[in-house]
Amino acid sequence: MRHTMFRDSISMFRMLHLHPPILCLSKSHLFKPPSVSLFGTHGRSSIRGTEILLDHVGVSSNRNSLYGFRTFCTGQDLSIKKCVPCDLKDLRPMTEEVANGLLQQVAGWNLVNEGGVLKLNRSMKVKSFTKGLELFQLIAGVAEAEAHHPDLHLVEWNNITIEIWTHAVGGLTENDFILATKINKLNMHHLLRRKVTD
Ligand SMILES: C[C@H](O)[C@H](O)[C@H]1CNC2=NC(N)=NC(=O)C2=N1
Repeated sequence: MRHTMFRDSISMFRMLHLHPPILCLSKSHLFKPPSVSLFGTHGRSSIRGTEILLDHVGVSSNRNSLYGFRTFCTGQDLSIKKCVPCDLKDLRPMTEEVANGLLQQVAGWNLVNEGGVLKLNRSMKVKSFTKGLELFQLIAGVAEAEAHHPDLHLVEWNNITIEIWTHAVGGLTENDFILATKINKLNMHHLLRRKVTD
């Protein structure tokens, strides 16, 4: 008898009546798929099904955390992701190595280690004090939409520093990179001081 072969992973998902995931899946999605249950009638997870999903989304293996995929995913466009709630029990801070990898995706941001707590920060000069407050308003819109909030500093009238980290875990999670990406996408050029060479 001829076996049906999956031409690619998309065909495989279709055969299994699954929607191929386009976003990084959170654990809750994995354990409660919307279209089909990968689990038995008693709610036990099918390792095979979970493996398929994990494999498809290209989940990083962070052996230090129980659910590494909650904390970060790689190879995905951060700007189309949403922050997950920070109070989840399985949320873990990422390692410095992973953070350095993700840093490539957020231009202008630096990685800092403050007393063992990894944070992201970005500094910029604004045209005036009030333009600085305008920028804060723009950032506040993104932060509220994501329910993830940066520390905002405006010092000496026109120096802004944005600091992001996940307080709940005492370090960085993918949420911080998602927020940084979305802040970078804000139209803020009219608020920023042109680069001057002193
Ligand atoms: C319940 C809610 O998700 C948390 O209190 C959020 C709010 N915003 C947050 N923002 C940041 N940057 N870190 C957090 O840990 C955090 N926690």
